[in-house]
Amino acid sequence: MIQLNNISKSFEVKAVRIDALKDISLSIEKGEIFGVIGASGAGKSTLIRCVNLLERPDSGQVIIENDDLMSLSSTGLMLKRRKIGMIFQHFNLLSSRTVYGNISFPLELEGKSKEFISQKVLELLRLVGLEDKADVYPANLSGGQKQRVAIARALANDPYILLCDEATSALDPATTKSILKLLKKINKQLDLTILLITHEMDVIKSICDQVAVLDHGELIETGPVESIFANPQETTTKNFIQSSLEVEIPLSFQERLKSAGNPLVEIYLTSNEESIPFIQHLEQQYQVKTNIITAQIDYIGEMKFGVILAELSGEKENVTRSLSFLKEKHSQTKILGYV
Ligand SMILES: Nc1ncnc2c1ncn2[C@@H]1O[C@H](COP(=O)(O)OP(=O)(O)OP(=O)(O)O)[C@@H](O)[C@H]1O
Repeated sequence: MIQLNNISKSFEVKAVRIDALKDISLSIEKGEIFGVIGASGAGKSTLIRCVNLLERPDSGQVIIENDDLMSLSSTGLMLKRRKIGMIFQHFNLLSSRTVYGNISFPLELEGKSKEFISQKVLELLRLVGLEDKADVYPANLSGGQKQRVAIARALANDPYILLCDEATSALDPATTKSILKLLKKINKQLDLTILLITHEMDVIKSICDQVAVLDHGELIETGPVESIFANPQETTTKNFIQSSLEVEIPLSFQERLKSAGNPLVEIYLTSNEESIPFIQHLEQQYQVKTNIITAQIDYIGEMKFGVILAELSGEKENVTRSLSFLKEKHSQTKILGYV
């Protein structure tokens, strides 16, 4: 339903050309939550802004519900844009209007009747859980509440798609969770397609069906979230996955770290391969004992991934062989120090 074909976009700043997007092609199906992840400057904002032509690609096609947006007249594009909702990191609410006034605004622009507007706004307020805030001004709302208003406003014209530009980046972790939960609810309840951009793998992990990884304007990897987590191909993708898993060396171990001794290893498990059985393998094959210090294991659907921090002990030569085995099986195994 959304098709980006060979999109390229560059900017010129003081005679220096920046290729923000290089030949990007993406296909997003109806009802999907599609996440685009990338580091700062990767081209995420430019990409999402190309979907509603807030930014006009230099070349390529943006096809939404069978219309090629670049070939629409300005009236055609205006009508199409009404069906593309968008929310932003900093909410972009109208401070001089109440919650009701913000949500009703796009409907007023469309010339809807007062009765229609009042019924629709009430329905949207219920959907986002703000029935009691209709008369409040944005200045008196929390960040999470402001984003709920922005979501309700973006849904006022029953869009085909909701674009989310770092929608949770300005929110604390608990509020982020509640907004992501709301987006998932809306996606299910309205069968609404959502395209979001983020720099946080946790966002992708929590609600996305599909993910695309952008790096320096290039699309380096894309696919169902489970498959990408199970089998990431690119280093950038692996780093994003690792960043969503955090284990810290406990203080007592940090104080004991030295330059030789039993290695303290960090083992990333990012695939469906056996995970815990490696402990048994190290014991049986190399007579090396694995003392798990700390671990974080997570799931996407049935797929397990995580990180284990463990101390390996045994004959020096055997420990070295067991480390080679671990590195071969789990390429991102790292020695953090010795205890
Ligand atoms: N209007 C503009 N004029 C000049 N350069 C721009 C413009 N918009 C984006 N760029 C450049 O294009 C590249 C991609 O920027 P973009 O904002 O799309 O990245 P991003 O992944 O969204 O980054 P961030 O997470 O920091 O917002 C960057 O090098 C940026 O400096």
